[in-house]
Amino acid sequence: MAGVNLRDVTKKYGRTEAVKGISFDIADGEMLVILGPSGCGKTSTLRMIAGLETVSSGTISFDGRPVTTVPPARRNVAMAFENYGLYEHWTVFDNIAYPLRLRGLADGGIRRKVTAVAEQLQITDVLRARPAGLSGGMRQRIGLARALVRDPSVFLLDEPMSHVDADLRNDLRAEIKRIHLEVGSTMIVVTHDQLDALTMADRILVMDDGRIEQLDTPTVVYDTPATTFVAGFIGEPPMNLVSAERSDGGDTLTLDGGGRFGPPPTLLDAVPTGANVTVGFRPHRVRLEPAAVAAASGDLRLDATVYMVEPLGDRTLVTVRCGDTRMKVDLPGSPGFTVDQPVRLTVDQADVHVFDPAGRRIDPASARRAAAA
Ligand SMILES: Nc1ncnc2c1ncn2[C@@H]1O[C@H](COP(=O)(O)OP(=O)(O)OP(=O)(O)O)[C@@H](O)[C@H]1O
Repeated sequence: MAGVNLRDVTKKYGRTEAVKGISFDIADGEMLVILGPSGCGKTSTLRMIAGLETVSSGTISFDGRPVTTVPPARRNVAMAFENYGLYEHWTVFDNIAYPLRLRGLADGGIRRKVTAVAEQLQITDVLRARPAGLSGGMRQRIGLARALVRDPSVFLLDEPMSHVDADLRNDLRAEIKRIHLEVGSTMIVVTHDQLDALTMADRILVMDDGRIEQLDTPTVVYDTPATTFVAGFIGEPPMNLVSAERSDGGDTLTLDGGGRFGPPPTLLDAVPTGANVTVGFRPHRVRLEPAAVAAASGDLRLDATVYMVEPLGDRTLVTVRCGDTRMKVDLPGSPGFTVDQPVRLTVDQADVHVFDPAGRRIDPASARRAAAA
């Protein structure tokens, strides 16, 4: 096992700069999920760590040992792909044994290692079977066993769950997480699916356009997204993001469509008059009332009309329209709103995020410290 360190790593393909100088550290035994939209540079980053792609500039180290120019075979990384590339006409045992045979290990050693990994992943019963008739979850375990049998320092998985249906996806997430717990190796998983990241990661590295947007635990990334990109990418439905402006000398922010938000004074001080900022709040943090009876107080208030109501069984998703802006409200049960009904949204101060004109979250705590200094 090994920790992984990247320093100012870039990747250029001709004129395309796919990775734009990223630095991060992965602890030994950590499960890091690299998350981002198509084309953001996730796979390039993973392939550079594996040594399958050269680094245009910067350095990669394992446990402080530089590996930037070390060929893949000598990095001791294992990479498992989406379809796991199993040989259908071989037994499960032979599939798992394959990398050891390539290394020229003796039969006795191969048997010992395959048996040990099979026990660890609980697939001993199927060692004599062929992969073809086995379930998706079992095939995944076999693919992972074949990677693990080499005792890799780092274990890399590229989109391990694309092209599987939603039911199986839930199972496979739990499987991968369980396997990580059991084997304790450093794992890096690439995905474009925010739920994969939230459910599996020790920490999530969110990328966009070749850069790191945020690297932190799922809880921190969800509760305090560093940028509007992260806020809009994580959460289902994602955070509502509304343009807002601080009017001249005023102590409130005016939202597009006419709503108002009164931020704490320290945060307000960090918003220049006339600056275009973005106000964000999660759909399940909103209180919604018919406009006619609106009584609830809240630091953010917004009058809107109901655009659509979508019952989801135990909860209801209400889309509201305020000027040209649409927002989602996630309510428990069946609250009985109807299309075109006038409503009032209210949100508590603690549940409202403000992002500066560059899209970076203004942290109320550091704004407070700056004000005190
Ligand atoms: N071999 C290549 N030659 C030229 N351009 C490439 C190559 N590989 C990737 N790119 C480009 O680099 C950028 C980042 O690609 P990369 O595959 O790393 O992103 P990604 O986030 O993994 O996307 P996806 O999920 O679609 O694979 C994209 O613009 C892509 O078109």
